[in-house]
Amino acid sequence: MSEKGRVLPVRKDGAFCYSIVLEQSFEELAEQVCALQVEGRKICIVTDSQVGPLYADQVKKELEKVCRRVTVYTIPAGEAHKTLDTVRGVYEHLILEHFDRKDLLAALGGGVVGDLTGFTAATYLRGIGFIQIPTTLLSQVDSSIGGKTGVDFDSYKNMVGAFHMPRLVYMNLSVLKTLPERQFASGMAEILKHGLIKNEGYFQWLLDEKKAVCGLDMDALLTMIEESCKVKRAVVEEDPTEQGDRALLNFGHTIGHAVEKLKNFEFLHGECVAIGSAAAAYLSMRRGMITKEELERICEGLRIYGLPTGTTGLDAQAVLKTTKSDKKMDAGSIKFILLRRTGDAYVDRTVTDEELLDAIQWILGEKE
Ligand SMILES: NC(=O)c1ccc[n+]([C@@H]2O[C@H](COP(=O)([O-])OP(=O)(O)OC[C@H]3O[C@@H](n4cnc5c(N)ncnc54)[C@H](O)[C@@H]3O)[C@@H](O)[C@H]2O)c1
Ligand SMILES: O=C(O)C(=O)C[C@@H](O)[C@H](O)[C@H](O)COP(=O)(O)O
Ligand SMILES: [Zn+2]
Repeated sequence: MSEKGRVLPVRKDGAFCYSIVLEQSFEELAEQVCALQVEGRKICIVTDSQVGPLYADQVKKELEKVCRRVTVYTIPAGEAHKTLDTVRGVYEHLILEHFDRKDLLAALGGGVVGDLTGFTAATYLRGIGFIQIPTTLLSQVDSSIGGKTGVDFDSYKNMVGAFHMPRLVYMNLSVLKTLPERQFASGMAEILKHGLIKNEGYFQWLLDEKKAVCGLDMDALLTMIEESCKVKRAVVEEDPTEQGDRALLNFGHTIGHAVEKLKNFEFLHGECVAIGSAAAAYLSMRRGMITKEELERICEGLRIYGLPTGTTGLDAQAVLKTTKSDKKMDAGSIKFILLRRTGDAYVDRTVTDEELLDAIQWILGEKE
């Protein structure tokens, strides 16, 4: 491990499952992969059309130090390609290259590549191993950890998927230097979510350190990414397959996923999570759990990081209908994540259609 790196072990059912490695280059990747005992195995790097040209060669060179053969399969970038059709292309490549059960996949990219590659690994030959090499802020703090894999189906978010744990999560923080600003902000939505659901002090730190974070100060980034990985790790260790409190990570997502679908993926995932977070905070205020001032502080926190807290051009009834078609229905009632207070979220099953509509109209600017 290099001087500046960090390793966070993740446990499942009490036993070591995989490591989350935070580094500032790809130089330690070969050593980390070697520890997985993959000598003699093939590995396919799945990447996208924007990340591949930037980082696939470096990663391939590292993996060639430890694997028998390294192939690269490139998918088109963007949420619109997180589909079964794209998975089919990866299967075809693996069959052509004679990948067997002990060979591996490596997801090099953001959450789209990570979710899709993880799902391919979960289903090819009934399941092979995969590693996550996340390159967006969002994928480093959220999607690469916890084994939720899947694809969208008819624009319904993550409708087809599986829980399949990675064997390693290796992130090189310096790749954030090439990440477009809007994508960086999208990742901040999930990071702010971590503060809102679990740690008020962390949320305040994010408000205070905005300049250092957005200036890509490496110490600030390392502190923030490590803290967020720890929040996510704690939740997924406790409840790996979302039988209970893992649903807290869905704060902002219930309405957020509906906006994402209805806007035809024109908005980024984090932008929709920000809008959904504002709606969930508004509902928490409406129920008297947080004050109006606290609601404003939360929305301001989202806005200073360049995130939206509302939108226009959608029909409130359509948002309500789509919200109820996300995966969060449970025996006819909706699982909705509310704030008891900032830094303390809970799963509520009593939110009514009237309350949902009220919050939706609020984010659509149809009421004060
Ligand atoms: N599995 C989970 O637990 C989980 C958690 C959160 C989000 N998600 C999913 O993740 C997806 C969103 O992921 P995302 O925000 O990473 O989007 P993304 O994967 O679409 O990546 C965003 C864009 O940035 C580009 N990019 C990536 N890294 C780059 C870099 N270092 N430099 C320059 N360009 C780079 C990509 O090519 C892409 O165009 C959504 O599908 C969401 O549903 C999953
Ligand atoms: O890891 C989780 O659990 C999450 O909910 C993290 C979310 O940020 C992520 O967007 C996840 O993919 C949403 O899950 P879904 O089951 O609602 O599709
Ligand atoms: Zn998310």
